[in-house]
Amino acid sequence: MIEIRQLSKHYKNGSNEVHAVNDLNINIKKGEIFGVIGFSGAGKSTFIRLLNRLEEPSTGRIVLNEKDMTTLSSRELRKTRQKIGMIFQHFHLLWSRTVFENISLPLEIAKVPKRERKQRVQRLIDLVGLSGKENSYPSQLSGGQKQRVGIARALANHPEVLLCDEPTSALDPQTTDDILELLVDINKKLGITIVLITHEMHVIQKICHRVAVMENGSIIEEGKAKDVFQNPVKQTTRRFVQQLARPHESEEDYLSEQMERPEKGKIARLRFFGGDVSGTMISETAKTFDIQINLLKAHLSQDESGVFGSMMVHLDGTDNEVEKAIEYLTDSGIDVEVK
Ligand SMILES: Nc1ncnc2c1ncn2[C@@H]1O[C@H](COP(=O)(O)OP(=O)(O)OP(=O)(O)O)[C@@H](O)[C@H]1O
Repeated sequence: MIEIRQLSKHYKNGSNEVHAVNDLNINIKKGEIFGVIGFSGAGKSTFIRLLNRLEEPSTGRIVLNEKDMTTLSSRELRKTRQKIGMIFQHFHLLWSRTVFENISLPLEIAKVPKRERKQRVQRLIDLVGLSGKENSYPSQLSGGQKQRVGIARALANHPEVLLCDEPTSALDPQTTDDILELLVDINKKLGITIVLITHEMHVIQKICHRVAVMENGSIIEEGKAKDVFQNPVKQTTRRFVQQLARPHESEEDYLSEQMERPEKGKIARLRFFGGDVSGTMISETAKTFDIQINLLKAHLSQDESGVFGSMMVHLDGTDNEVEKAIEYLTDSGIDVEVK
């Protein structure tokens, strides 16, 4: 569907050359949700803007459905771009136009007749769950509703690919989940290929089939999202995987600081990164060794790729048994941090 070959973008910064994107080779399959994750400055924005030639590549090729994007004339490019929708972190809506008029804009540009335009816009409004908001202005909408307008507008010309530039970074956690669910729904209903960039592992975990981790303009790790979670090889990838356990850790740290040191045993945080590790590992460990495991606080979630999150526990037993239990848990793929 999208073949990216030896794609590079270099910027001249005075006498310096910045390699924002460096020799990327990626195949994105039709109908998949492909995520690119990286920290700030990794080159994600440059990468996604290269895909629809909002940036001109320094070298390399992007082949979309057997059409080489890099050699299209400006007329052909305008036409091909109609098949590539894009949504943005800050929505990029026109403030003087209503919801209906914002979504209608790409259809006006594509010279779709008025009657058809009206029908298509109304269908899109229903699809993204904005019925009743047709005549509202962007300033009257919540962040999530604004992004829904952005999504409807991006879908107006029946694109084959939807590019998502940090689509949920300006949204609260609940709205983020709602928008991600909408993207999955659109992917399933319309069979549209989605390419998404983000710095949030949660977004990748929630919706992406495959993921590439980007650093210094290069892909450092790539694979099925599930596999990359379970066996992160590179340090940067591990840091992203740890993000999943982070939100509650300060609460857990506070709890462990407030507690009196136990007379026997150790307080530890156990982090779960998915895979074959299940919650029953805890009771198994307690049965295998002469210890008790007392749960102090847990923030775990489970999806199809396993258990994620962390729990604070008191491993109660002799030093020797506690050490053996920690080794056993670690060997089972659980990260153990003794407090
Ligand atoms: N127009 C430009 N001119 C010069 N350097 C640029 C330009 N655009 C990006 N860069 C540089 O390219 C590198 C990659 O930037 P890019 O914005 O693609 O990263 P990013 O992963 O999207 O980061 P962020 O999430 O902070 O936007 C950075 O070092 C950046 O300073």
